[in-house]
Amino acid sequence: MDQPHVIIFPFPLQGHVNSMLKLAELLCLSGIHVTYLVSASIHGRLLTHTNVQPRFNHYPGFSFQTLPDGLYEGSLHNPDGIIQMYESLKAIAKPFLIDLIVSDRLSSDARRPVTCIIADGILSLAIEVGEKTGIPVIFFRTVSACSFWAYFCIPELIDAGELPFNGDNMDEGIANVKGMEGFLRRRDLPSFCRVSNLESDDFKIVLIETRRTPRAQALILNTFEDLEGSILSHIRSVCPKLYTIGPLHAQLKTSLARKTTSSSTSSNSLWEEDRSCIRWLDEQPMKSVLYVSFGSIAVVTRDQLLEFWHGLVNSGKRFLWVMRPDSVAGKDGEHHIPAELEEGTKERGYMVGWAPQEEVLAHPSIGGFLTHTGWNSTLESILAGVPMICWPYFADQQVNSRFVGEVWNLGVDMKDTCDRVIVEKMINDLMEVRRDEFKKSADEMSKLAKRAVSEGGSSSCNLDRLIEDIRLMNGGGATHS
Ligand SMILES: O=c1ccn([C@@H]2O[C@H](COP(=O)(O)OP(=O)(O)O[C@H]3O[C@H](CO)[C@@H](O)[C@H](O)[C@H]3O)[C@@H](O)[C@H]2O)c(=O)[nH]1
Ligand SMILES: C[C@H]1CC[C@@H]2C(C(=O)O)=CO[C@@H](O)[C@@H]21
Repeated sequence: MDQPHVIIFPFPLQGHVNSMLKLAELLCLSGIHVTYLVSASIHGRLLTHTNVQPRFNHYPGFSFQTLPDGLYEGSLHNPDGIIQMYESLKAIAKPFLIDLIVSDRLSSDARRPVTCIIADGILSLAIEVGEKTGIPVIFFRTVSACSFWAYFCIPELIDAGELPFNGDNMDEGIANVKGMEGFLRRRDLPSFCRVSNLESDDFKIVLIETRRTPRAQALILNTFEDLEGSILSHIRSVCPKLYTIGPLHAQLKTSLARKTTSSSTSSNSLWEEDRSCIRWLDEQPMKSVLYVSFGSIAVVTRDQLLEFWHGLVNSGKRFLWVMRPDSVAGKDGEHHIPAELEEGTKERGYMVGWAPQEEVLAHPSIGGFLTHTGWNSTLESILAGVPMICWPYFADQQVNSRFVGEVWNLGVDMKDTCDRVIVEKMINDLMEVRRDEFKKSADEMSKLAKRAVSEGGSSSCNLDRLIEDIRLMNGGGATHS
């Protein structure tokens, strides 16, 4: 009964739900009570496609809480979708969350009233909920430190006249993101910066949400000091209470191994995982397969699909490709697939609608990852020591891919191109020509990631510190208004 009680509130998207549910499980492992707030549709998909139910049954202090109906359910890869999502969150989630806390519906004989809110760092509405209810708010921004910092510096870019820019010279250097001088170009800024009008709503939303971060009591990032230390020191100048606790998927594995006998995986997939690809991988030679996945939001045009497909087949390498059912724009099933692509895929390829990605990346047959550099995918690749070909789609991904290619030397960045000849060349560079060079840096970074989450490592100590600080929060007592 004396355990703290935390509400965890992710932005309703796979990449956010995934890492925040991992944090929820880590807090549960230390005895903290957790209410995890999601839409009914995400809750339903988790129940259908994962083992969350039996997994969380081990933690009597855990419960899901669903939001009322009416949240925007459409796609989020366009400005309109993002704007609609924010409007619906403000209209529905904010009053619901205030009422949930003020009415004290979540407490029981076994659970205290809410003592802390851990909200997605892109949901600053939680600050207002905290102000109304007196409950302290911690932000968890689920993107990289480098992309967070690039977002945060947007006002400085505007003041210095570096934003807005027209699309003519995308290789022009950017001078006003501290710590990234010398390698950051226009094309590497978060995709929201590619606007000619600074009044555009999606640009303003991410800018405002990011600049509100210091209003939270603390900030959690899913990263580790050895990976992003130099950028983290800049972030600490505006958010001094910063917990770097990643890679979270590795942290959770380590904690589960230490504290339980469970060996089950912690899948948080919103799609059905097709495990047949693991059997296919079992039959392939070591490090011979390129894994291809663009995460949960990215959509490719039919032309882009064909460029990737030709590049993959022409490279002569084996590939495992995740093609979500909704990932090709305007797909109507009637388009003709060239015979050479069908043939090349039959010989050396395998396609699934959704894969058990963490397990795929850890498979000995995987030698490279063609990725959109969503932050979870990037961290999963880093932990597994798998070099990357980056094809960033939107948001933070443009910054992540620059760091993968230019700062960490973990692969190549092919942003803003989609041409079969380039795809083929990048694959050959990654899997053959520069393979040893990339493998060496990938192995080194993987070791550092594992060290960060092991006992005494920076992320492990920071997680302990976060848990201690949550224990010191007694809630504020609701200011019933
Ligand atoms: O077949 C698949 C494909 C993906 N995944 C998982 O899905 C997650 C995808 O997350 P991420 O790589 O971060 O990509 P998005 O789903 O695109 O994530 C969104 O959220 C991230 C975190 O905020 C941002 O970094 C991204 O830019 C944003 O698009 C990862 O954990 C993958 O392991 C699977 O399990 N199976
Ligand atoms: C839909 C996008 C708005 C911003 C979010 C984000 C972030 O910066 O936190 C990254 O990509 C998307 O998941 C979100």
